[in-house]
Amino acid sequence: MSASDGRAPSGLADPLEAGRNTHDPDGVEEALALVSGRTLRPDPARGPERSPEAADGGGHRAVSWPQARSIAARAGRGGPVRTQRVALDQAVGRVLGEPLTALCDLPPFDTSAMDGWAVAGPGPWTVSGGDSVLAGQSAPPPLEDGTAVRIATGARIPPEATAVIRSEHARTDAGQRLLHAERSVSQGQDIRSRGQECRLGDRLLPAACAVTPAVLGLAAAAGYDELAVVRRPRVEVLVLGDELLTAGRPHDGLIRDALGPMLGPWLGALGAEVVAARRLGDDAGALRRAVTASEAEVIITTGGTAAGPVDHVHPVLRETDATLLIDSVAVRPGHPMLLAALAASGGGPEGVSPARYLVGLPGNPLAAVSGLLTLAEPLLRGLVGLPAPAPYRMPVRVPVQGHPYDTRLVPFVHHDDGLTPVRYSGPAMLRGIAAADGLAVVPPGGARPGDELEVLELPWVPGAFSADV
Ligand SMILES: Nc1nc2c(c(=O)[nH]1)N[C@H]1C(S)=C(S)[C@@H](COP(=O)(O)OP(=O)(O)OC[C@H]3O[C@@H](n4cnc5c(N)ncnc54)[C@H](O)[C@@H]3O)O[C@H]1N2
Ligand code: MOO
Repeated sequence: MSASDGRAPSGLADPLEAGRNTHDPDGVEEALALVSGRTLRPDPARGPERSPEAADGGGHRAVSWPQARSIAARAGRGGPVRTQRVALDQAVGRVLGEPLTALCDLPPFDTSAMDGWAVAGPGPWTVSGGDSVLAGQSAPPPLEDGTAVRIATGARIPPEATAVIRSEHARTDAGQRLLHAERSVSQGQDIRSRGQECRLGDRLLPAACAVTPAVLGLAAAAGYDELAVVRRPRVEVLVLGDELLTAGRPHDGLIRDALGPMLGPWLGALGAEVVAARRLGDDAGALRRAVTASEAEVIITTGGTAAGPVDHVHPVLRETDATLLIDSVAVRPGHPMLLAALAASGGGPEGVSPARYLVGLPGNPLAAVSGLLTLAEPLLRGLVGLPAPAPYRMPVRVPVQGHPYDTRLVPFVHHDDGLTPVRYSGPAMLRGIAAADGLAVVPPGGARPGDELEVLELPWVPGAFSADV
């Protein structure tokens, strides 16, 4: 989606032509606010400084944003990839669990590439009195030297035919008895020979490719009724927070749950099977029971990651003997995000106990999106055996303020000459991301116009689920 061309005085896009700016509508100051008293503008020549939180040993164990992504991806790749067979019409969007191997030659027989005449030997040719050779018919009789027969595109080439002449390149004489070519005819012209595209047993695609509509078409052409695809990781979403409403307008200090409606389809687009989405309130016991009883391979929690009076995620992970693989990430927004390996449950559908993980997303909605793309996306990608996509970068059109120590993820829209950050992208806002094309990865210290930034596509942007995603 592209935003309007209206530009805010700050140089940030104003995608939805919202009301005038009040204090910090873009949330930049808020996103950077937790930088204990240091300057927000380090000397770029010195490169990123170390976070005072990381340096002082004060309980912060933040890993860098690239490290967090690779730890999450490694965790996902840790176990075996499990496959299942599904009918072709159920396979789109899944990931190939085995290489796609041709079950037949393609084309399966010598085929006419054009409507016209099949001819044998040099012309002119005597026109055969028999019927035309049509697509879908079984083997036609051999063609005698010096004769021609009408043929349709896709029909089997009669044995002994040496070429096909397009109807517009030949004429018959008045009695319709003799066929003359109006151009020179070369041996084999307009004949698609058997096996030209592939031979039985050829590897058409490797495993771990996304099944796109084109892959479905290829698989059907090559003889498949079903495909072996990777099982989707089962994911359970637990939405925490007593303040959340599931319907109606906010009132009396209560707000709508913005994450429940967003996460199910988003996780689906990332390849997960969302088996349950539940709201638990701020109840440590309910969270502990839900985590212990869940049979999902991945639990996603929202909220409760910080150290407030009702933030129960850390205590419950401690009580349930989980191992924290990541306990906060040097990224804004979303730094309190976490990834834990859970103790094994009773077993998966085949009686095997797959590894189980919990991704703790911060409650602020854009911080939750940041956690989704930083931790859940590489974890899920690893679980289905997809390699990391090659990072791609685009120039930014305007200066983007950086955090002095942490990476920033900034929603942007594409313009012909580069990326423009959108407004209303504070940690608690979804207005910016809802109008955005993706998130730009802004390194510590920020970016100047023309700097190339890594781009995180949103999974519903056309092209984001290509074969190497
Ligand atoms: N003293 C400090 N306080 C906070 C810090 C900090 O470093 N020191 N970090 C802030 C940051 S940054 C974030 S992010 C949040 C993370 O907090 P939690 O993960 O514990 O999230 P909650 O406190 O439960 O909620 C935060 C915020 O988000 C709203 N929320 C929660 N769930 C939803 C939902 N499903 N839909 C819409 N909005 C939701 C919630 O009402 C709060 O406003 O901590 C900061 N505090
Ligand atoms: O700002 Mo918090 O950065 O993670 O929402």
